[in-house]
Order: sequence, then structure tokens, then C-alpha cells
Amino acid sequence: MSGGSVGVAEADVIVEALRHSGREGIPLVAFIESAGARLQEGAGALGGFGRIFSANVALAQRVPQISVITGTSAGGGCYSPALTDFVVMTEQATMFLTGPKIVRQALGEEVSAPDLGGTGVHERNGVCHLVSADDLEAVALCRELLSYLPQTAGDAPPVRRPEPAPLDDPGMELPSSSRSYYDVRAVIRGLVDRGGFLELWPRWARNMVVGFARLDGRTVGIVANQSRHLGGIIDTEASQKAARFIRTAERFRIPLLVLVDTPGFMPGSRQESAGVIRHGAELLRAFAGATVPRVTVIVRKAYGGAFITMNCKDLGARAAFAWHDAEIGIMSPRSAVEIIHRRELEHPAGEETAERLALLYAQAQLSATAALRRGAIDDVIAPHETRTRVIEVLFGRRRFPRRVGGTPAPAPAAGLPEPPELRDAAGCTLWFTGLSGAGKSTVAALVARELRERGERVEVLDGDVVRQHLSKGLGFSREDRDTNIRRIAFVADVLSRNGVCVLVAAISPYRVTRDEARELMGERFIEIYLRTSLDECIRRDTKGLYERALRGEIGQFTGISDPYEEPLAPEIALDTEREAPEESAARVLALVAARLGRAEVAA
Ligand SMILES: Nc1ncnc2c1ncn2[C@@H]1O[C@H](COP(=O)(O)OS(=O)(=O)O)[C@@H](OP(=O)(O)O)[C@H]1O
Ligand SMILES: Nc1ncnc2c1ncn2[C@@H]1O[C@H](COP(=O)(O)OP(=O)(O)O)[C@@H](O)[C@H]1O
Repeated sequence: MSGGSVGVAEADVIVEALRHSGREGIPLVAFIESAGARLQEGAGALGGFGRIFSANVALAQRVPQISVITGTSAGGGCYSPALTDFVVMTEQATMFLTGPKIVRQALGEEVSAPDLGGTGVHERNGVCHLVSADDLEAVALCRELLSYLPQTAGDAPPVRRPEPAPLDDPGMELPSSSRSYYDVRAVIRGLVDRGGFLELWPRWARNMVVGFARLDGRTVGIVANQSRHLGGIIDTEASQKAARFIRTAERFRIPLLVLVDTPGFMPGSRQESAGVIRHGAELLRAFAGATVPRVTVIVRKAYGGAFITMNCKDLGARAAFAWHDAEIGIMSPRSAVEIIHRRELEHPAGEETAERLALLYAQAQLSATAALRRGAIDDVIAPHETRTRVIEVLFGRRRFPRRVGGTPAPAPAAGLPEPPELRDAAGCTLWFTGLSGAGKSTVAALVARELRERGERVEVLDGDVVRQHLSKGLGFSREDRDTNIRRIAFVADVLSRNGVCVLVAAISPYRVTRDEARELMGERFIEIYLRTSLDECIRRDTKGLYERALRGEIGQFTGISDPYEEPLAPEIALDTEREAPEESAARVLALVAARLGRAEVAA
């Protein structure tokens, strides 16, 4: 009707449908064929589109949105789909902001509708993610897409029955010569569950492959350099493609598997003019900002800035592995020796010497084992074990210590037993109580760091910090302290119910109020008493408060002019005068492991 043009009433209906989808938490699939704003309604129709766009943007944080373009979509009819997560076009569909007629009038340019905005155009420029033969196939593609996605941005992606990988050894897909190209999609298909890879934007920026797959029945996002196109070099378009995909995966809490084989960023004036710095930075920002689990596998080579950009450890990858023959370094061995050995290479035996020097350089500086020694990767692995290792990192309990300057950062509580049952168990609240200066914050920080390294979701509620936000304005009267503790207990309860390990570090001097928190959280509440004598706290006086309290400058100071009621039966008491903070943290971690294990058995 009216070419599917949109006026005020149509806009109202569409906005209501979008809001309904948000309210009910249902993914949105829109079928679009629209001439754009209804000319008869002038600015009113434009306002209608504005409301639709706002609703699309608001919905983006809530549910997945897919647009299917089934015919011609012009003007405003293009922006609504462009604001959704995925655009599917049927072969005969066209999208353009201004149609061929206006183009002819304005520019004198003769262009057909398909040449202006057909699939041939939009599957190569990133506007359209997938192309289908017809409407029916478009629906099938939507179903397939939705099968990887959660119902809402807050839900977990769906889990399917795990399928084995079709290949025992995805390394077979690599050619024997390191100079030959190959199709990285074959490697991906060899790694993931059988039949479970949906590539997005297959014709845009073909040097970068992105898409959804399943590993052990669970959704993963894949980002991979494509050796077959431009040797997997990264350019502006590839950066945009990967960055956009990573942000989508982050929004829907989909873990990422990154396969690296790239000679680096595309050099040259065209790329610099096109803003490769800006686009490369977007890719960095997307990876560094993603909080979903990410693992990197370097399959053949990773040089320079591209190594960093492709989800290296220091950008926050949970783990990075390299296949045995991978090369990792600043630049290719040949380029490196041409700089380092410039003088020697000026002699006549040039070519042969360069080859030999390059080989020596590669062995010493670029090998996977050299990268392992320097802490750039966590392990050198064989192609056939990649699937298991990746699953272990993305969905299992295994964590790798973050490395600093090539050596693993010292574990705060070395030699601790891994608590295997921790990850799948419910959350808990570790309630650190004790005098000011007893060591609550210090020990809590160590425990938090170690739990995070083990893959736990952790939140710390430190009295000092809470009083600047949640409890801003509260003083230290009994009433105010109780209010403070009750607020902290409320938040800790909500978080620990949802699988988070909450670490509370607050003096919490009154027994009855702590017991209230215990009652609220039951088995999830673990009381940790930092038994530090008042004398020792006064000696430490880290903040100089005791001195002022003793001089009478601060009233109602715990231990001096306000009581501290010791816990009668804490789960654990820490003797911070005899133990080092690390020893205290180790004892807490052992208790947490045992406690959660018990809770799980009892459940
Ligand atoms: N009168 C008085 N008594 C106790 N503590 C005082 C007081 N005035 C300020 N401070 C500083 O506030 C921190 C205690 O905040 P908490 O939220 O942990 O206290 S409470 O649990 O509500 O009692 C406490 O920090 P910590 O040393 O980290 O415990 C002190 O630095
Ligand atoms: N075993 C220990 N556990 C915790 N802190 C300790 C220990 N031994 C000495 N300290 C020192 O005591 C101080 C405790 O301060 P802090 O952790 O801020 O205490 P509070 O729990 O009152 O916030 C720190 O300077 C810390 O280095």
C-alpha cells in the first residue's frame, strides 16, 4: 500500500511493535519494503522515521534485531535496517537513500536500481550481512541466525547438543609452504561443531572472516584473518568489519575465538588517507573493551601491530596459543634482517646471506617457543588439540596467569589447590570484618584477584568506597552504621544470588547487624574476622585516623570511642599479626573452595 511508505500512523504501529519486543524480551525480525517517508505527510512522516530510529537504537541494548529487505527500500527505509544488528537482503532487493530517478535529476548519472543499491553493492560494502535467493530462504537464514543468539541481551545464548568437529586435524587445511594461501574457513569448519558456522558479510572485506559457530554446543563468535584474500592483511574495511562484529558479540555475551594469520596492517598512502589509524584503533578498542571470554590461536604468523590488534594477551585475551610453526614478532624475518644486517647484505653474496640470516633470525626471535618464553602466548599447541584447549578456556575452569614483561605475574596465593567446584557453584559473600587498619581491604583485594584469575565473577564492596556512593552522607552513629551495613548486605545478597563472589570489606562492628546479613544470605554468607589487636592497628595507623581519634578529634571511632563486637563463630579468623597477607588470602581461598563444594553437594 502506497509503496510501503511510512506516515505518522505507520510509524506509530512500528514504534509500538519495537517497544513490545523490548518489553516482552522477544527478538525482532522486520520485513522491509518501503518507498520511504510518505510524501503526502511531509515533515510529519519524517518525524515518524525519527521515532522509529530512536526505538531501534533503544532496542539494541535489549534484544537482537534482524531486518529482511524483500524489495525496494528507499530513504528512511534504509536507516532503520542499518540500525539493527543484522541485515538480510533477498537477491531482488535494493536499498538506497536516493533512487535512480533523483540521482539522474541531481547528478545526471544514469544508473539502474540494482547497480545503485542491489545486493552486489551492499554485500560488498558492509550494509548487508547475508543474501538469500528469496523470501523463504531469508526466513531460514533468520532462524539460523537466531539459533546462535540469546533471546535478550541479558540471557545466555542457547546451548545445543554438542556435535563433534568434522576434522581430527584442522592443521591439515594449511598448505605445506608457508608462502601458499589457504581458506581459513576450512580451518574454522574443521575446529567447530559439525555444520555450525554461519559466516557474516562473506563478500565484504574478505581478508577478515567473521561469523557465529558452535563449540561443544555453545555459541562462539569467530574472528579470523583470511589468508586467501590479500594474504590476511588488515586494512580499514577489515578493521571495521571485525570491530563491528566484536561489539555485537559483546552485546549478546558471546565468547570469541580469534584465529590469527596476518602479515600486518596494509601499508601505503591510500590506506593512510582512508584513515587506517582510526579504523585500526576501533578494532583495538573493540577487543580491549570486550568483557566476554576471548581466546586467540595464532595459526601461522602474527607480526607487529597486527599481532597486538588481533586480541593478544595484553588486550585481555583469556589465553593465547600458537601452533608449532607459527611466527610471532615485530616483522617478517626477511624485512628484519634487511634492517639489522643492512651492512653485511651490501656484499655480493647478498641473496644467499639474506636467506640464511632470515632463517637464523626466525629461529631466535620469531618462533612460537620464543614467544612462549617472552610471555606473549600461554602455550604452543598442536592443531589437533586446539578445539579441546579452546573449549577449556572459553567454557571451562582453566585460567592462565596474566604475564607482565614476559614473566608470569606472581600469584598472590601460590600453591593453592584449584577449587574445581567453584565455577559452576552459586555465588557467595565473603564478609571481611575487623577494626580499621586490620587488613580487610588488603586481604580482600588479594582474594579478589585470585578468584578473578580462576574465572569467577567478582565484586568488591569496600566500606570506604561504598561510603562515597551508596552510603554517601552517612556518619558513624550506630544508626548510620547499621543503615550502611544493611545496604551493603542487600547488594551482596542480590549479586551472590546471581553467581557473583562478593567481597565485603567493612568494619561492621555490631554483631547483631552482621547476623542480620547472615540470615539474609544463609549458606552464601562467609564471615571472615581479621583478628588484629587494637594496639597493632594503632601502630599501623595507615590513615592517621587513630592518632586523631586518640586526640579526640574524631568521635565515635571504632575501638577508641565506639565498640567493636568480635564475631563469636566466624567461618574463619585471620591472625594478621602473625600471617602475611598472602597467607591469609590463601586460607580464605581454601575455605571458599571447600564451602562452595559442600554447598553444591548438599544442593
Ligand atoms: N568514627 C569512625 N569509626 C570508624 N571508621 C571511621 C570513622 N571515621 C572515619 N572512618 C573511616 O571509615 C571507614 C569505615 O567505614 P565502614 O563502612 O567500614 O564502617 S562501618 O562498617 O559502617 O562501621 C574506615 O576505613 P577502614 O580503615 O578501611 O575500615 C575509616 O577509614
Ligand atoms: N597479615 C596482614 N593482613 C592484612 N594487612 C596487613 C597484614 N600485615 C600487615 N598489614 C598491613 O596493614 C594495613 C591494613 O590496611 P587495610 O587493608 O586498609 O585495612 P582495613 O581493613 O581497615 O581497610 C596495610 O597497610 C597492610 O599492608
